[in-house]
Amino acid sequence: MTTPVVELRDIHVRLPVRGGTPFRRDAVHALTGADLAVGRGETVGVVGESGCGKSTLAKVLVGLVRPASGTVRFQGEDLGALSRRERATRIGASVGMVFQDPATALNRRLPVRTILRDPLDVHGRGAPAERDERVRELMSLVGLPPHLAPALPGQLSGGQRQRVAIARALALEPALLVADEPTSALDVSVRAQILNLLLDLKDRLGLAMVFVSHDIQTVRRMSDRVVTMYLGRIVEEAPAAVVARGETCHPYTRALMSATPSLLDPMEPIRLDGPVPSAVHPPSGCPFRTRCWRATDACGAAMPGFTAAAEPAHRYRCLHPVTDPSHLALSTVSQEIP
Ligand SMILES: Nc1ncnc2c1ncn2[C@@H]1O[C@H](COP(=O)(O)OP(=O)(O)OP(=O)(O)O)[C@@H](O)[C@H]1O
Repeated sequence: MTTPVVELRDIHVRLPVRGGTPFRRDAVHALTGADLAVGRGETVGVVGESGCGKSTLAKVLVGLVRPASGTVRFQGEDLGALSRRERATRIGASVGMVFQDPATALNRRLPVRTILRDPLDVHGRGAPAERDERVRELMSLVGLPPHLAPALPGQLSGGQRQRVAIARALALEPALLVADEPTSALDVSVRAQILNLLLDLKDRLGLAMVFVSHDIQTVRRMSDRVVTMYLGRIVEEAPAAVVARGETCHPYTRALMSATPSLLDPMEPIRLDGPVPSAVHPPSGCPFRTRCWRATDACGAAMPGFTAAAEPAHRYRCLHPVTDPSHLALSTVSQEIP
C-alpha cells in the first residue's frame, strides 16, 4: 500500500469541561483511540450525532487540536517529532480546511482577493504578480466570476462565500482537504452545488479529503469510505458501497441509516433508548450499549476490538453486529436520532 496522505494512530483528546473549577477539572473524552488513514485521491466520510467527536477529529487533522497521545503522520512524517512552529508550517501548507459557516470563517472586512492572497503571502508563495495570477486561478477553479474579486464577504451569497472559503483552503495546493459540515449553514438550494464542487475538485486535483457530517446519506454520496463515530470512538468503517446497500453491521450505524430512510427502503425506523451518555463519564465497555437494543451484559465489560466483515475494508466494533435486516424490527423506543 502507498503511504497515506495522513495517518492518525491511537489518538486521544481530552478537553477540559467548560466552567470547571481549579479543584475540579473534569475532562470530556472527545476522542478515544482514534485510528484513521486517508490515501491520495480518497475521500473518507465521518458521520455521527452531535458531540460524537467529528469536529475534534477534523481539528486534529488540521492541527487546531493537539492530541494528548497518539501519532499524526503526514505523508509518512511524524508531526510529533517537529517543533510547534515546524508543525504549524507543515500543516498550513499541506492541509486546507473548510468550516461549517463561511459567514464566520471569513474576515468580513477583507475583499475576496485579499482573503485568497493572504495564505500565499504568509507562506511566501511566488512573486507578487504570480500571487495575483494564482488568486484569479483559484476564483476560476471554484466557479467565482472575476468581478467578485473586490467584493466583501457580506456582499456575497452564502454559496459564493463557501466557494471563497474552499478557494482559500486550496490556495497552497494542499494534499488534504478537510470539510467539516460544509453545507449545513447554507440554503438547501445551494447545498448540492457545493457538494458537487467538492467532488469535482477532489477528482481534478487528486486531493485526499475528509468529509464530516451528521447526515449519513450525504457522507456516503461524497465518500469512498465511511467512518461512524460514537462518543469519541470510531465504531465502524465501511466502503460507501456497503453503506449504500444497507449492509453496515454496527447497530449505531444502522440507527443513523434508518434516520435517512431513502438509504434502505423499506425500513423500520430505529428509535434509540435514552439520551447520549455523558462524554465526561462515558459508560464502561461499549459506549453505545446504554442505547442499544442488542446489548447484553458482556457489552459492559470492555470495548470490543475491530472485527473484519466479509467485504474488504469493512470492520466494526460490536459483539452483536446486525447481519440480518429483519433484526431492525426488534428496535425499541423512546428517542429518535436528531
Ligand atoms: N472547546 C471545548 N471544550 C470542552 N469540550 C468541548 C470543546 N469542544 C468540544 N467539546 C466537547 O467534546 C465532545 C466532542 O465534540 P465535537 O465538537 O468534536 O463533536 P461533533 O461530533 O463535531 O459535534 P457537532 O456536530 O455538534 O459539532 C463533545 O462532548 C463536546 O461537548
